[in-house]
Amino acid sequence: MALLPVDEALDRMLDGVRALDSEDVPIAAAAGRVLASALSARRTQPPFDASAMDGYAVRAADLANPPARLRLIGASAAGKRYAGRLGPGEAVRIFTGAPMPQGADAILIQENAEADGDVVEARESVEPGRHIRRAGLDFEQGDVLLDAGRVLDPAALSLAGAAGYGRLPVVRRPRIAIVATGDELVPPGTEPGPDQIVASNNLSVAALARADGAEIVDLGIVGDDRAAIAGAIRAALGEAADIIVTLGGASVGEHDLVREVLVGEGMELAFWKIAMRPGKPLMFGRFGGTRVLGLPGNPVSTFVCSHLFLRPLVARFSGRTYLPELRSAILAQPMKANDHRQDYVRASVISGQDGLMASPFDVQDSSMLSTLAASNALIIREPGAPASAAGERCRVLMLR
Ligand SMILES: Nc1nc2c(c(=O)[nH]1)N[C@H]1C(S)=C(S)[C@@H](COP(=O)(O)OP(=O)(O)OC[C@H]3O[C@@H](n4cnc5c(N)ncnc54)[C@H](O)[C@@H]3O)O[C@H]1N2
Ligand code: MOO
Repeated sequence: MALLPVDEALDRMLDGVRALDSEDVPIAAAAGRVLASALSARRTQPPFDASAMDGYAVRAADLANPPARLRLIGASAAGKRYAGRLGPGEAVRIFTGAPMPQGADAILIQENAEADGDVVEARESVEPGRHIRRAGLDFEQGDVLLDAGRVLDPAALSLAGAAGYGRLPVVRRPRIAIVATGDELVPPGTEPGPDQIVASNNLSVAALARADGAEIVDLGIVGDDRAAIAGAIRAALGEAADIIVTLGGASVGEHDLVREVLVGEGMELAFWKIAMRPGKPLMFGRFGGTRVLGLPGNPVSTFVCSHLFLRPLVARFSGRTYLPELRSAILAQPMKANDHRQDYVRASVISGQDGLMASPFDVQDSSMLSTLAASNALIIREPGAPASAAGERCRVLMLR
């Protein structure tokens, strides 16, 4: 089977994937969620003309030739307006956010005034309208404030609250079931037996997907055994997973049973084997609406494939757009010509005088988590890219 180019694999994976259903959640619990429908303002903000400063509400005409003496007739505070009307020669003490009294057309800030009992002396003139926030300056009832697909970041959340919402319609979190396969694996924190290692991939996949807003059902480890793998797949389907991620067993060895078992359980295989390094044996398929990502077991392959495939899939199910953080950097070291696979090279990227500088790590074995943890970026080498000299530009995918 010919290897599938990365972009084509991505297109095919996302084909037909749409935002999940909407659910209503209390606004305080909606941080980081994705809006399922556009939000329009339920109220006008500010709801009244308001003072933007602490000082005195005045009629600008009274202050045309400063100094001017005004008679203090009351106060307007945020939350308690002055009920009366201001006439010629009068002033009302006012505070930031308080409603403008009727008859006033400007604010004299208190730094430019001297108060003594019920007399205020204005030392400066003011323009009509000065320091007044007009009703509706921020938004008017009915204005569309946030679009569907908007991530409820702190500013968006605060805006939705100010606009009158106590609950928000958000896209349901995608549910991801993770199944690790391999006789050699034991859970983190337990002592491996002879010939065994710790299953570390569940941790990176779960952490990445959770940070992207997914809900994780970690089904742990199953051995290289058809019945055990089939049981875990049934359990994942029983959990109503939107995405099943299998780890390991994706390649061609006798113990690589995952694809065969999935197909035996009724999965429609969409593609297998991508023109990329690491991650060549990646597999994708479907059980109806449930998508299956079969990730290669090498820890770096799992990680790179999660970045390149799982993140966009989670985003698409969540109703938002995924924008990988791609940058241009200058190579700090030469790089060899590439073969036919798109290469993702672990690298350290730092800010230099002429922009970002990328240093690839010398050893790129796809089992090595130590270099992965030391990397903050992947240099992307196109299939067939010629050798590059130090100082040439390269494209990097930032990881953190
Ligand atoms: N003859 C060939 N051999 C291999 C090929 C190939 O094309 N022809 N591809 C290689 C590539 S590339 C990769 S990547 C690996 C992927 O193989 P599998 O997906 O079948 O992964 P496993 O064999 O199960 O494991 C590989 C490696 O990773 C460790 N592993 C597995 N799961 C976990 C986990 N959850 N946490 C930590 N480490 C894990 C496992 O112990 C192995 O060391 O195949 C190459 N071989
Ligand atoms: O492509 Mo495999 O993913 O390196 O070691």
